[in-house]
Amino acid sequence: MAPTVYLIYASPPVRAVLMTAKAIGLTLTEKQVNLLAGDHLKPEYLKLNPQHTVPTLVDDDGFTIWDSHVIITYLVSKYAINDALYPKDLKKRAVVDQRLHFESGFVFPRLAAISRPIFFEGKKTINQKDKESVCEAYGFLETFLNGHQWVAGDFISVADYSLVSVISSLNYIMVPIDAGKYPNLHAWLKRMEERPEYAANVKGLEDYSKLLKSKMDSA
Ligand SMILES: N[C@@H](CCC(=O)N[C@@H](CS)C(=O)NCC(=O)O)C(=O)O
Repeated sequence: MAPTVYLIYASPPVRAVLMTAKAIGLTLTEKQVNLLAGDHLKPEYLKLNPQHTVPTLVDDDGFTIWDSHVIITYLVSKYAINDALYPKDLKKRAVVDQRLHFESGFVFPRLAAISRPIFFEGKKTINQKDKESVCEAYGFLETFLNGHQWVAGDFISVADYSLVSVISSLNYIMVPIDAGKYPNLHAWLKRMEERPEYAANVKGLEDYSKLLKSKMDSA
């Protein structure tokens, strides 16, 4: 039996899970959760995940876990044929973990600070301060990628899937990456877009952008 993921394609963390699953050749059973209709606040979903976020994973033995970063490292550790995407080597793993925490604690909150007021509070524009906070994240990534193809070094890892889900969303509709200022980041995004597993990001990125655009002043 395949593990089940509760999702909405538009969610960047969901897309990180879908790219990881595609990269390791794992088929997931998908269950849609309509956040705009409040499905995630219904008692049956709260029983699975009291924090009411997507993605949530229910493995084939009933084990239930949420937070995309935990889900992608769990899936690779359990289902991948090797540890390439999440190395067992302690130092390599520490760098991957640092990048995952960077996504979770630094980049994603910047996206949420822009998108939540637009989705839920009637805000219609992105202010300069928010744009600058995104550029700060771009700047750090530019440095991480200096001399490296991938965000955690010379091997692609789950951290690339985590970060590309959020960076592609920021770039697409909120703060386009300036290739002159952030050449490493720009080239990395292009490299990611060329990978077969990136296909799992595409529909959700479109959905996310359409949704956000529909709530903003014509941009
Ligand atoms: N750190 C979490 C973030 C998950 C998250 O905030 N997901 C959003 C959708 S992008 C959500 O479920 N929001 C609904 C809510 O928080 O009630 C992860 O990586 O899974």
